[in-house]
Amino acid sequence: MATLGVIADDLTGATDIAIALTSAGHRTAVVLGEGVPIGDAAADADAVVVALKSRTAPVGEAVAASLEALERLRGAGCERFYVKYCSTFDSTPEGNIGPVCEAVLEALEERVTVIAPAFPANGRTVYRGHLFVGDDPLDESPMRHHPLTPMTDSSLSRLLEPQVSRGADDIALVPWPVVSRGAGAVREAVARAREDGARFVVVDAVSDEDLRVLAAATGDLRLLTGGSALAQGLPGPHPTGHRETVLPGGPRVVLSGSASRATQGQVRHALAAGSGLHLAPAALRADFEGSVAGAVDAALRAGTAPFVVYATAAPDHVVDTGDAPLLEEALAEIAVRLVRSGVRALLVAGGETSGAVVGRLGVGPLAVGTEVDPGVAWMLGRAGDGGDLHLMLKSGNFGREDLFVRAWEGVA
Ligand SMILES: Nc1ncnc2c1ncn2[C@@H]1O[C@H](COP(=O)(O)OP(=O)(O)O)[C@@H](O)[C@H]1O
Ligand SMILES: O=C(O)[C@@H](O)C(=O)COP(=O)(O)O
Repeated sequence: MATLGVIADDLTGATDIAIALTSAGHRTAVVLGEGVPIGDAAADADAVVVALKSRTAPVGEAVAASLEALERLRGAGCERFYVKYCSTFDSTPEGNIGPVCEAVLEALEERVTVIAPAFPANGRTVYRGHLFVGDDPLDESPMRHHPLTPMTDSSLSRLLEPQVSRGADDIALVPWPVVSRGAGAVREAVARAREDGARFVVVDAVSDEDLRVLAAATGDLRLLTGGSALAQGLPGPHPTGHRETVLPGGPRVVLSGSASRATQGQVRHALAAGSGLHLAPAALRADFEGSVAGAVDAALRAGTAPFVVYATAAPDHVVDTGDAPLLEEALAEIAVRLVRSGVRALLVAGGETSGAVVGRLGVGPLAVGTEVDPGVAWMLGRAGDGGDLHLMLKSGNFGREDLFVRAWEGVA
């Protein structure tokens, strides 16, 4: 029976935290979508992650979906909860991180939680309440130009303030000098912040060790919130739940809808090692069926070098976000046809893109397999026909440059 329930605001975020929990010794199931019964997925899992597509939804919808997920997790027996958002705090002045955390906290009748997006292995650290991406403050990183959630400040308190109902009074900071003194000091600081009336306590973390301290200090909180790395400090009952992935033979297809800088490098690298096809919105509008059929045909004939179907041509490519649904629909349709043709492993790049592809594939709960880069692993689910389907769902900014080539090696 699962005891830990996670509400994740997108699909790649859900697999990211499932990897962390699995490494920490939790048998973890990822349940996909809103309203999908948790059912058997919880029976032999210690943790259940509900993957929503709520990051950029209207605030009311995101809150409603998160509360509905909370009720499902409580119904499945979960007693402790975790709201997983992006390690780059992807949100707008309206939300959705603040409103979702506040609604879940209130539904649980709890008085305080922590705000911990840091993911040091991927370069996301928090110091003096400011979020860094590698060497840059968040607002000087490529996230400044994100089409949907441009991050124009690095102060987590300032970002959160307009998102929570009581504003600045609701937010406190536990700075790194306190974290460096260990779990006791952090526990006391969080308790003090709570007595002073704050419900959301931003906690600095520049290393995995800081996050382990934070996890140890917050064992009495029923709700944690953050990126995935804090979850590495939550010990589960098993040494490790990872099931090593053995990929079937067949084409090595990458479906990339991600416009992120890391993905751009990975696409270029994979094109140099294999081949691929650019999916242009104009071509899809002119002949959707022909474009999709051509991509499927070329992918099936590509042999065992990676074949990349990609939406964005270059890092400085100007993206018209109005074309996103068309591209998502095309990539999802290509995925469905490939699986129907017998393809049993697919690598999908991009959070929104992964949500669209997996939604159309109708895949059931996902289990964590081999981790290939921090936060990126092969997942195992069941295709619509009942057969195994291996999926790697990659966050836009995760993974080294050779990921689209390396992902298939050593596990085939
Ligand atoms: N050339 C393009 N024109 C318009 N939209 C695009 C283009 N390339 C990608 N997109 C869209 O941008 C979005 C990227 O989001 P996502 O898949 O979450 O990637 P990431 O994880 O990198 O943010 C998707 O909806 C995708 O369809
Ligand atoms: O925490 C993270 O950075 C990831 O788990 C994540 O949520 C990334 O989102 P996308 O870049 O939109 O895939």
